[in-house]
Amino acid sequence: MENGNGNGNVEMPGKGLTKIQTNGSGKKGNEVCHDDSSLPVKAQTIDELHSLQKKKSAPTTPITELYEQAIKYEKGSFITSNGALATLSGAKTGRAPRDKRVVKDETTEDELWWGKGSPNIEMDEHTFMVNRERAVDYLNSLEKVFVNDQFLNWDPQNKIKVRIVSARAYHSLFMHNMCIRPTPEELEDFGTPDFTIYNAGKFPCNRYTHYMTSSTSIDLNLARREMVILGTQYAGEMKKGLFSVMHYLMPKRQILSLHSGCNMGKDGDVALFFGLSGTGKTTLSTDHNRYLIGDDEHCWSDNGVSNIEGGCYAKCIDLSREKEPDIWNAIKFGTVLENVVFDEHTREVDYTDKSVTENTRAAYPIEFIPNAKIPCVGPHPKNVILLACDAFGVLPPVSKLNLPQTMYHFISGYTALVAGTVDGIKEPTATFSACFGAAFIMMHPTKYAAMLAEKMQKYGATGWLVNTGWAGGRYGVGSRIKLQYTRKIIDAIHSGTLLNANYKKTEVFGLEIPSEIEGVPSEILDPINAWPDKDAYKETLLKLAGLFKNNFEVFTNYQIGKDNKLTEEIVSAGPIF
Ligand SMILES: Nc1ncnc2c1ncn2[C@@H]1O[C@H](COP(=O)(O)OP(=O)(O)OP(=O)(O)O)[C@@H](O)[C@H]1O
Ligand SMILES: O=C([O-])CC(=O)C(=O)O
Ligand SMILES: [Ca+2]
Ligand SMILES: [Mn+2]
Repeated sequence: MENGNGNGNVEMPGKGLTKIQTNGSGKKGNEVCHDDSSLPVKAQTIDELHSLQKKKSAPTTPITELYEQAIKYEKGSFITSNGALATLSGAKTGRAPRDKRVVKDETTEDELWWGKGSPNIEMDEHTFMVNRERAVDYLNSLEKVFVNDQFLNWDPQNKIKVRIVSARAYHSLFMHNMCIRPTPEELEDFGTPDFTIYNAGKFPCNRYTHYMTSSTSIDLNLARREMVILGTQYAGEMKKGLFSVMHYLMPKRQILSLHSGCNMGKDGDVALFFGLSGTGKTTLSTDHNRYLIGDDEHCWSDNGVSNIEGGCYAKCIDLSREKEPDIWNAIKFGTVLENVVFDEHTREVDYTDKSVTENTRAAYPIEFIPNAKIPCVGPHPKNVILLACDAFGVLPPVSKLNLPQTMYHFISGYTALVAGTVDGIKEPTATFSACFGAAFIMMHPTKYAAMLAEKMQKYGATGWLVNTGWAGGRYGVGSRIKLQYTRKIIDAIHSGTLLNANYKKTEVFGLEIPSEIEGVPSEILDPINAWPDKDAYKETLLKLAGLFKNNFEVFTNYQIGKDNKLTEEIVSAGPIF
């Protein structure tokens, strides 16, 4: 087993090539170098000579080696003109939530959320072991496997040690970028990992195994603290698999885990950005005027916020230097570029090309963003921004929420999926995903919601709903709100000016909308203005309200927090019609 973190490559002097005597053996005529004007080399053999080329170093960042391995052995791996490693993730270009399995045992049966709406589809311990053996046997059959020993969570008191065993250099570089990279000293003392992933990549599970419904399986065993991946090479499964683990481990310590981006202003004001895939967490938390704490996964503890990861995973579709300069510049040597299309000669990437998938991605270490805050921790959040990409085009670009409304929208987790992050979804449709990440939570959504309400109340955070989706009619009729306008809206939230603006309440959803924001045309602030057909607007608004109501039905029977008062307030904070 060779370590992807770089302790591999043991030189074997004397093997392979014919020995050539060099200087020092004393025998004249056999020396490599006859020219007395230059100093002789110290090597005795050609192999030794070669071994001198590479200085011994602590096993940390073997990026060059991973590039070489990927390019040599993994079809579809190339260096693009910006220096990034372009890779293909194979048949899967998004996660496969239907193929996720969680071992149900005596403990998890009571602790986890099972059944309707839950992302946790059960499997038994025995079947887990069958799949584990299959993955391990496959990995052992390979000439080389990659091992990453890394950390999750920048909060020093709640750091988790993870080991990732994988078959591809691409996977090793991806996780190297996405997890927190240990220092050589930390790696030296790494010890036993708290959690291990065995990623067999393309090697499938056996479809005739109990609980399996396809040849892909992503299996989580909390008791063994292990995950097995079979039949998918989409690297996001590892990233989000570990996120699920954090959604189990952290709340047990009274720490809230969040599917959110996070940044901090020069004055130390922290904002969280919640939202489902493609709603703008990465794009909006990567802000040249603010410090980036993280783009996707965070913890909120009594000490403040901390990023779970050590890297970012940005969507690349239609990426432009002008609109997203920091992400553009982060795509350089060391970055993994997934499933992008590039010019065969110049190796220049065409970010508009969706030939392979719409879910093209770049994975880079967080320090590739110039104003990243390292270590990635910050004080308690001041603003909690809920992002929705409303394909119906009826939600206002921004509204101020009271606490019950914030909880209502957090539990609802609404968006209209636009791109194909989740396997098979290509056209936009309304999606409700509890806590803006139902695919990753392990316990009932109300558990996380109660923790969020408590923290927001305790630290006085303000909630906002920002629609980064359509205006002037639904998808196909209107168009997506300009990123430039959304950025101005977010600026006004950060600066505090929006908190004191004039507001009016909308019909049905009862959202407080401002009358003006600097840099944003006032007429777009109330979505009805953008619809030429007012009846169609009202009809669509009521349709969406109905979808919200249906979705929320399952939550009305659950108590959120310590008493029923909060639950009642939350339920009545939804649309009224
Ligand atoms: N008004 C807008 N606000 C935010 N993003 C926009 C807007 N208009 C277009 N976009 C595009 O939408 C995409 C938002 O994707 P982003 O990577 O930020 O998603 P995400 O919330 O981080 O999702 P994931 O959890 O899958 O990483 C980007 O490609 C961005 O350029
Ligand atoms: O998981 C992925 O592949 C991408 C992501 O961040 C999400 O879906 O939230
Ligand atoms: Ca993201
Ligand atoms: Mn995400």
